[in-house]
Amino acid sequence: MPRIDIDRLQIDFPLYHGQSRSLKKHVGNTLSNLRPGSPAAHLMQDGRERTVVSVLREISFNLKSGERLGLIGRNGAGKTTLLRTMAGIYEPVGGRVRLEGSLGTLLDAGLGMNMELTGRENIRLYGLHGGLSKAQISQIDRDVQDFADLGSYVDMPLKTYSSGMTVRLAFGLATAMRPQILLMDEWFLAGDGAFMNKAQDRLEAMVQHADILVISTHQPDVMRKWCTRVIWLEDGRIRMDGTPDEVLDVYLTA
Ligand SMILES: Nc1ncnc2c1ncn2[C@@H]1O[C@H](COP(=O)(O)OP(=O)(O)OP(=O)(O)O)[C@@H](O)[C@H]1O
Repeated sequence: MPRIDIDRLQIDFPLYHGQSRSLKKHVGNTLSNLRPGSPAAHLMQDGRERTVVSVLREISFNLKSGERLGLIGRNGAGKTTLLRTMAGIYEPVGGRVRLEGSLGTLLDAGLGMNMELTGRENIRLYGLHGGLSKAQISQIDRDVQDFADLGSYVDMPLKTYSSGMTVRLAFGLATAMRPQILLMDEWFLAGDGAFMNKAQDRLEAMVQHADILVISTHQPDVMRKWCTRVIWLEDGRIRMDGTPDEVLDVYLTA
């Protein structure tokens, strides 16, 4: 059964090296003048004397099959960083992240795709990487081409694609694979009108199929429609964890 276990996760990003004394002094002075809660208040020194931005602290939760989690929080709260850490893009500085089950991500268009290869070659590569048979790859090839509507561009290198075309291909591929765990950043929901209408059905089918969904969004409607649970992140920590109604009622009036 797919599941996600996150235990006391901590993510820091190094900024300056310890040798840089004047920078350290500057940061120290700046820190002492900061109001609590402002983003740079999370600058700190790590054990190796580096200045780091502390982005996630003491994040712990478990997700089991059937749960659809929405992440909310103000800009810079740490939602994207949490999704990227779950996807294995960032290594935790502290704590543990464990995922069991096949993983699909809609985080960055182009992530995992080769810009030098054609759309068709990327589709094949994606299928091979996902361990699909030749017949399954042919099926995905047709399905993605149909959906992404790339026309003759399918045989052109990705580097010649517009950003909209790249999103369509990435979206088509990620939704074709039907993973057990789907991690999704909200900007995938922000396509042009025509694309969104087409994408909506496909996305909903996938969300219904994925055993576990984690989505970051600022749209309360999406949370109420798709999620069974919402975690509110504030300054890199969990402020509230509950049903969409419980959390959104407090969040939207805070
Ligand atoms: N590579 C990095 N180096 C330094 N700081 C970073 C890095 N990536 C993110 N941050 C900082 O971490 C904090 C959290 O960023 P993140 O993108 O996770 O927030 P978010 O909740 O997804 O915001 P938004 O709603 O604006 O997308 C921000 O203050 C951001 O500036």
